[in-house]
Amino acid sequence: MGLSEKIKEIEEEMARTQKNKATEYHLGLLKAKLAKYRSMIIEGEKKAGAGGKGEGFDVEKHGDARIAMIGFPSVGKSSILSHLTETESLAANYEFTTLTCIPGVLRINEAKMQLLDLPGIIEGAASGKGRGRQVIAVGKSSDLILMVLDAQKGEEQKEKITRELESVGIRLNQEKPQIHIKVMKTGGIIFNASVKLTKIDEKMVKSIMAEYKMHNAHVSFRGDHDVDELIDVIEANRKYVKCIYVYNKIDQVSIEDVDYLMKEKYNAAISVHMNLGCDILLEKIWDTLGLVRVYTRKKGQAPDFGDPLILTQGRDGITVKSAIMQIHKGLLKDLNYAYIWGKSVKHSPQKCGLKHELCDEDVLQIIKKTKDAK
Ligand SMILES: Nc1nc2c(ncn2[C@@H]2O[C@H](COP(=O)(O)OP(=O)(O)OP(=O)(O)O)[C@@H](O)[C@H]2O)c(=O)[nH]1
Ligand SMILES: [K+]
Ligand SMILES: [Mg+2]
Repeated sequence: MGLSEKIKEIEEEMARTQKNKATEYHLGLLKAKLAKYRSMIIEGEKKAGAGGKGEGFDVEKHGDARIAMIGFPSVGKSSILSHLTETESLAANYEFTTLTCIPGVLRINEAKMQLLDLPGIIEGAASGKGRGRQVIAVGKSSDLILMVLDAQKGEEQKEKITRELESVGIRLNQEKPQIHIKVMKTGGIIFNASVKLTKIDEKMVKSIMAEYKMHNAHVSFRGDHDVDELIDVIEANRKYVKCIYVYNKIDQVSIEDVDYLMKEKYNAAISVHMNLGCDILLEKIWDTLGLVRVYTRKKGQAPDFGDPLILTQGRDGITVKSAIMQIHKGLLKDLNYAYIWGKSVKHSPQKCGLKHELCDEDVLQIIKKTKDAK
């Protein structure tokens, strides 16, 4: 039996199995098996080179962030690109008008982002239908996915595309689970949790670990996570990507429907044809990406408000260090302290060190160790 048949068999068994206390452990194990087979398929393809050149569309990353538009055919992705950027992408009322990846430059505040128009995807995209795999690979490489949906069929489309993305390890708007696994040589599974767990217990954790043939490890939960999240951490190849659900063509639905759609934090409701909701969409993109503008100034001069540094969230947040790294790595060793004006400080200006966290629109002045002769 091939991997895809095995996957199908497990999916069918899961669908047949009623969810209750008695079947909980069995279902958990089925989930782990499913995840293992899916990873084997992805790995196999990588090795066979099936992904190879097909990974993405050979469009280089540019700008301060990469945003990919993913959706069914004819939901209006190309129309959005042409509307929001200076790039024109052909839009037409037949499916699969767009056959490749078309980049445009989206300007929000002073940032330049790369907005990617992509071919439409359909159910089965993840397992190779159409250009699905390539499209999904671009999604994986992005800082933000705009899942473009037809407002009239939004929920159905959203569910299908989410499932496709999930099946290849993309997690939308989720935080990485706070589960730590340290593999040991001996000692069995040592389990601890710093919070009360309501969705999983020690027995389940141990059986999932056994399914993965991990018999000696420290497993610690620092959040109330479930089986799926444990599997995600074990698989260790998940990609956590932000997503905004863009419901286009709201000119074709009722105002009540639009109001309802707009309630969700990650939703945007727009009509390209009637130029509705696009400003709100741009605001949401900005907020979701969490970019920070930092204006630099030189001693005795006004800050340069035209050309800020655009900083993206790194592991340690956005700090004076990240700002200096972006100007010039070499400056790090010369830094005495930085003067900061803005929301991140109590008094402006304030002397700050490298670890100080910056806010959007702060002003920064670098004071070097030795006095500049100039
Ligand atoms: N009513 C309405 N139609 C729209 C809107 N935006 C786009 N369309 C129409 O929807 C059709 C498909 O638009 P495209 O931009 O080609 O859609 P796409 O998602 O790029 O399609 P593919 O490239 O084939 O996947 C075109 O006929 C557009 O004119 C809108 O806001 N309202
Ligand atoms: K189209
Ligand atoms: Mg298109």
